[in-house]
Amino acid sequence: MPWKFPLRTRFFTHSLPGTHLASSNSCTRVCYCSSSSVPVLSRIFSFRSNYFSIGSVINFSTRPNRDLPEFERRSRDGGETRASKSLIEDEEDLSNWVSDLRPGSLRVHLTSDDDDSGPDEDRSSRGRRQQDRRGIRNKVDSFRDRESGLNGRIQGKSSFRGRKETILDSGFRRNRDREDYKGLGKGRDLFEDESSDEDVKSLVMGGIGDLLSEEDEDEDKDYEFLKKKATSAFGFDKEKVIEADKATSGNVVKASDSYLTKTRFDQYPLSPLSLNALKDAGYETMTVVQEATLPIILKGKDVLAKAKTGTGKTVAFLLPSIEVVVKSPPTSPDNKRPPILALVICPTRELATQAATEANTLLKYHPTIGVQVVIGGTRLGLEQKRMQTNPCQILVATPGRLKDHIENTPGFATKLKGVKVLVLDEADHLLDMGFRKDIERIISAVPKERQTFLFSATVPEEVRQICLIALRRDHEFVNCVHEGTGETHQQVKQMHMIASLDRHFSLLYTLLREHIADNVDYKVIVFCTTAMVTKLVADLLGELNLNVREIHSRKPQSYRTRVSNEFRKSKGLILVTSDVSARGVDYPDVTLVLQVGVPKDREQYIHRLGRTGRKGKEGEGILVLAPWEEYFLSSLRDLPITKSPLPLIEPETVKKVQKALCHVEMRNKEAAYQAWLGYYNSQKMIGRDKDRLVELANEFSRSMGLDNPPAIPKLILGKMGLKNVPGLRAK
Ligand SMILES: Nc1ncnc2c1ncn2[C@@H]1O[C@H](COP(=O)(O)OP(=O)(O)OP(=O)(O)O)[C@@H](O)[C@H]1O
Repeated sequence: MPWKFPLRTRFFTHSLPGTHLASSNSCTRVCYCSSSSVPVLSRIFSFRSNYFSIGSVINFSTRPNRDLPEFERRSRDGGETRASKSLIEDEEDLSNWVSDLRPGSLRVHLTSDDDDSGPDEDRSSRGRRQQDRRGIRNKVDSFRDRESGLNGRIQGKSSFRGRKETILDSGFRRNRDREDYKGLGKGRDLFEDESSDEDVKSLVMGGIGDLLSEEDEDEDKDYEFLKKKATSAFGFDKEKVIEADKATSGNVVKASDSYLTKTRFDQYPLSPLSLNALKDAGYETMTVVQEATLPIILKGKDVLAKAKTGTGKTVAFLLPSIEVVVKSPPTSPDNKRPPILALVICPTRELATQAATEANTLLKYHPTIGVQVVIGGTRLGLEQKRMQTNPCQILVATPGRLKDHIENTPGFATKLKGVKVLVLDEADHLLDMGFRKDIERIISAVPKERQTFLFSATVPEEVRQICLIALRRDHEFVNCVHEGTGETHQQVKQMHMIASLDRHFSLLYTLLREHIADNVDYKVIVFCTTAMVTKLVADLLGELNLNVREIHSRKPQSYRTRVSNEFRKSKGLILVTSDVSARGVDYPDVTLVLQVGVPKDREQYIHRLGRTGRKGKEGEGILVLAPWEEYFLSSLRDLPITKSPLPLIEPETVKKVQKALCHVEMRNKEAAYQAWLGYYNSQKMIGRDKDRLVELANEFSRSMGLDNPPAIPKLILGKMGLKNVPGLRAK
């Protein structure tokens, strides 16, 4: 698809308040909701645009019962009584749970014919398996394809140059090859959504790490090219910004990092039933992003919104989506399958479930409007029945599973023809390479005549361009990120520590012990690089008698949901997790986010850190790197992260950790070693020198207490491009 720039663009200038300067033929507007800034876009579009400042300083209002477990809350609200069952026990519960949160909502219990052997599931699984078998036969081709498809920027560049854009189906992310990856993650949908098998993804991506690195040199050229092209396409080379208070309701408070405004929801023409639900939820005034986007959305415009983590983006897109549903004419009684009117796409199952829960909160007084969730890890047949039997005007989905339904659920594609609102939550992530093909497929399945909202805490420039595939030309970019502080919160103290790999486990233990000693109500998230490394670290910390839970892609969805709910309401708990918990998940009162090992990229660092300091609260973030990972810090230059000296690690602590490591199962260490190798192989800076990579992996192996690095199947070494690299043991 060739790039098309908006023909009409309106820009404003900071130096000339209130003056509309741009060309007369402009209509895309960029709104900045910070109080002093150079717009983020200015790096690529060297001009400034409409500049809105909507900071405020209002105390945060806590919502009654918000932190209670869902079942308990429902019970207290007078809904279905299941208080005795505080956690979800099984998959069927999980599926029904989300659609069932509202008091009085329909509850349909499904029977055992919904098991995996059901015909619907079979059809899609068989299809996939056949496809996958073909995939493995063609794996060499796939690597080649991947090489071409890997770098979104390169694709973007081609598009900019007006060439036909080719998006290659490499068969990697969506390979889902159960047989191919035997022993890695058998029997599950691999790459279903972001939370699918992370280790397999690392492993496969690792195989082309060297190819990726070859593209490095082109990056700067690409960037310069995009910048020039963008600037000339708009015909601007000066930055133009308007003072915020000229552009908003005058409701401007100068505090930089606050996110609540003085604007009440009832100042907008929202349905009284929605207003009642907002009140019940304790949402009195709007957050900055809500205030900035709602009026624009109510006018019928598309919006791309960037706002910091934990500042209420979910309500910002759900509320107007619900309004669209409310205003839609009721379907005739003979229409047994009313269309889906609002479609919300989230990158992970956790996030989709959470968004659906929030939607149910807002729909409390709209008994006829239903929300359903379709996510990987649950049975397709179960979801099909649920959508058939329950109201489903709003559908929240992960991309892979949604695509499955489009392809395999009878009548589903027709239902999507009713979509009036499309939301991409974590838009930058959904539109980057990993999900892009699925998203394009989904976009082609919904009507062109619709409103689209893209929300995220991070919107890198190159992804902004890709956003145009989803948005109308006259969309508005609402940027609530206060320039100068970066995308993170000022009230979150960020530190990094550099320690050799052999000290990481002892350091982690020391940091956790210190944090626990200082915080009675500690609530910590430890992010690890891959699912199997997560498992290893969780095992180790458990052996060290810390109160630990783990979430990663190797755990069944029902388990993940259960642990997630437990962590949400707990205090005095450590959650060790992979990136499945990096984006969007709203755990209240997290006191510390610890990231061990280099994050996938700058955006991932920001989203992981964003699990603390939510709703204006304080928090702390520590990034632990090995000396050879220090290069990553250059990508965080604009963030307030400081170097911290290492705490004293007592010899006793080292011994204790070593002893605990002896109790961790050998197979978990083996799996962690392999996953570690796969992950770092995929990191351009580390993976390009294979000899060095293997040296480091073996250092990691020794840090787990192993004398010899575990042997790795030849097939896997081949996939990683590591055949015959000295220091590796093949089997
Ligand atoms: N107007 C409001 N008043 C009070 N609380 C609110 C309001 N809107 C949202 N919240 C609460 O703020 C918290 C954070 O919201 P949400 O999870 O939507 O943040 P987010 O911006 O999407 O974060 P992330 O970028 O991490 O996904 C939630 O607990 C939500 O219930």
